[in-house]
Amino acid sequence: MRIDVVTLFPDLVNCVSGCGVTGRAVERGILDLHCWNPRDYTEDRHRTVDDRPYGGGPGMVMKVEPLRRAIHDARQADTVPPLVVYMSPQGRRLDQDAVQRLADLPRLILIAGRYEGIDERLVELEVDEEWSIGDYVLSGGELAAMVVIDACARLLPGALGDEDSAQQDSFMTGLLDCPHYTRPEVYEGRGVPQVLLGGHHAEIERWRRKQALGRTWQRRPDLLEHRVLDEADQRLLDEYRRELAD
Ligand SMILES: Cc1cccc(C(=O)NCC2(NC(=O)c3cccc4nocc34)CCCC2)c1
Repeated sequence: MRIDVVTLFPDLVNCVSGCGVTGRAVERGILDLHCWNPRDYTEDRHRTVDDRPYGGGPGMVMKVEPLRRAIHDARQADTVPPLVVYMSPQGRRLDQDAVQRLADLPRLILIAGRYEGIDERLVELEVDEEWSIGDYVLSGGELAAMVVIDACARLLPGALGDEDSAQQDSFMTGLLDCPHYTRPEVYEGRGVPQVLLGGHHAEIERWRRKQALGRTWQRRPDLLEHRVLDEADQRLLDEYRRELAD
């Protein structure tokens, strides 16, 4: 998969290719990552990428032309046609299903805004979709782009070794994760649930599923709203709720 990022801070975005799953994906050639800086596409002495907003008001707006030229070069860098995504607070909320869809594409161009945002004509002329990572104020779209890069990279074939794929599987079920424990067995008087020490795999799987269902019901009931639990899961959740009541 190829991802091109249009950003004023390529050094920030390129950090993903330096470590972890994303770093390995780039190293293995599973993910091809390139950054394009609009500042390299300015023609004035001051390399101006922003200007004052029409209508007045605080802050600055990213100019169309430098962005447009950067996107043009990004598009031309590969023959594969890209989906152009503007990471934006006005975008649809990213979730695992959306990430899976993006990760299945051969190519993405991600645009990261700065200042108060980008000139709307750029969105009209170049952007296919707008996506948001959440409802809070950020200084730029780069961290959002890096979230997309990380979440997509994990889904690319060969990116995860067996040791990493467990977490993937748990969230792929649309549930929250179960609690995790490792040595020491007792820490400040707090032990580990006995079932995890017994080595009885079926019992351990049952306990983990029950915890995932129970925690999802308690903390994120919205994730269960559109979900019909099968009989086994319903029974586990009932058991979890009964144990809470005890
Ligand atoms: C709730 C709200 C309302 C109004 C503005 C902002 C805000 O944060 N504006 C600043 C910018 N925010 C983002 O880019 C951004 C922010 C959050 C999630 C995102 N997912 O993708 C990109 C995202 C836009 C231009 C420069 C950064 C946030």
